[in-house]
Amino acid sequence: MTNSDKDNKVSYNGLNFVPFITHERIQQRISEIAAEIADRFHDKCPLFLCVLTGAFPFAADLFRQTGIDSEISFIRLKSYNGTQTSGNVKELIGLTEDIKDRHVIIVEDIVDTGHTISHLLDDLRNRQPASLSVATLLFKPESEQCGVKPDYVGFNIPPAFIIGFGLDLDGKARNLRDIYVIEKQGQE
Ligand SMILES: O=P(O)(O)OC[C@H]1O[C@H](OP(=O)(O)OP(=O)(O)O)[C@H](O)[C@@H]1O
Ligand SMILES: Nc1nc2[nH]cnc2c(=O)[nH]1
Repeated sequence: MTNSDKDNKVSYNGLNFVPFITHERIQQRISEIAAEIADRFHDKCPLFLCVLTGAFPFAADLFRQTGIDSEISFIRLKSYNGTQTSGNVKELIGLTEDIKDRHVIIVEDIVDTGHTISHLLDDLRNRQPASLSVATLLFKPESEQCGVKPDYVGFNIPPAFIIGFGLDLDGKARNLRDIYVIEKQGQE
């Protein structure tokens, strides 16, 4: 059950979350990243590769706002149960496009431990793209364990569990307009 109280907290599965990044700040930052990508790729017809499920709202806004000749495709990877990574990246829907000699921009909602993106980068590098970039809305530099440095980062954030704007807790909360962070002990 979801409920909002007067402080705009939300609760899912017995966990409380507090407001963290507003929809307006998210949109502002996406438009800045879109401008950088448009500048670099305007004559390269890049292929945006959205990593489902969490990245779909970010990918939609970024793809639309970049506004250059480009294409989008989707893959589905999963490794999290609740607030914890299983450490095992499962491919639920694979890549169908030939990306040889294409400029590929992977679009992620979050790079946390880095396991998902590093698994994907290893796979895609073998397919010989012309270039491979990573755009992530959120990055947790203190949690990253695989040496991944995303090319485009919306927000660097501390190592705390986040929901909203695509990010879920066991499938819920993806439709929140804003981003929320888990409430710290003693913060309630
Ligand atoms: O850097 P990592 O620690 O690997 O975490 C990042 C991954 O975790 C989330 O996916 P999740 O497995 O929750 O699937 P979802 O996108 O379907 O929610 C997110 O969308 C990233 O793909
Ligand atoms: N919802 C959610 N999914 C994640 N996957 C990796 N880190 C996170 C996080 O902080 N929140």
